[in-house]
Amino acid sequence: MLEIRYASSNKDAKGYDTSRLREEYHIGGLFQKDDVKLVYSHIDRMIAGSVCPVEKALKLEAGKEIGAEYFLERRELGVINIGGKGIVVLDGQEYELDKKDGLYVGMGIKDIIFKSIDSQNPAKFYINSAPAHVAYPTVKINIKDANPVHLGSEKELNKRTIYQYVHPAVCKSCQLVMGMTLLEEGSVWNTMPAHTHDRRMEVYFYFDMDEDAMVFHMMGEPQETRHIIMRNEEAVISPSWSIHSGVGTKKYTFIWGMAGENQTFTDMDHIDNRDLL
Ligand SMILES: O=C[C@H](O)[C@@H](O)CC(=O)C(=O)O
Ligand SMILES: [Zn+2]
Repeated sequence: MLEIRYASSNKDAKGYDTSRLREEYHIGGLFQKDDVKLVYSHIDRMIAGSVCPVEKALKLEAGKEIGAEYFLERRELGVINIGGKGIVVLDGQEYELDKKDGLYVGMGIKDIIFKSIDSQNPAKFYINSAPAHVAYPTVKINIKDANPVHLGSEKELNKRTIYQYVHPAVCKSCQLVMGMTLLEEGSVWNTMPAHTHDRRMEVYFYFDMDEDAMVFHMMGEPQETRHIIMRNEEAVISPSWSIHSGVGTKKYTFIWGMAGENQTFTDMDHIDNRDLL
């Protein structure tokens, strides 16, 4: 249920071939029917994964890997539903999540259950979780409650809106920051011009893609770039030393989540396009 990924050094990553890059950073096999799939990255101890309840309800449980009595004993959680209508039950209280609805769940919630309303159109819960030290209130976040940041232009093929869901402008969290980026029709690039933020790691999750569509996800140090091919409903870990940017062959949407030293979204180190190698 919980797969461990250790942190990798920028010095080692330079020598990785395609399969090793994928082994370290790419996350596939998400959203298996009636299954919880989680990847525990040792980079900032971020957990990313999927909960896909179809016929039955699924519980989020703590394994030995996190050494706690229950999943959120010392963690916080961000959830965004990318499927049909679903319900998250937190210590008995129900939160209904439509497609693109999010939920911040604070530390200390013991019992976490995920359900679909219609098994013909099941909910698909994408989750990020980071270590926490304070119990902040649970908040449901509709895309209309999210903080929109408009970026890019048609000319640069990167016109998009970044919806900040779990972010200081919307709700309190210990370190988790999470949101969703929607591209305008015809725009194919995300996060280009690229940036790094050595203070925080990031995980990108690409979805709403046709089966034959691809996103070439750009990663690596700015002068040592690589790509990882992403298909629908796949995620990729971005170490803090790495750029994270993608270009799609067809339309796509993605969810990003960060954890680390701070929550200052605007402190990224921008890279001039002329400096990438
Ligand atoms: O640090 C921030 C993250 O990389 C994303 O918010 C960027 C993003 O979604 C985009 O530019 O499209
Ligand atoms: Zn970033």
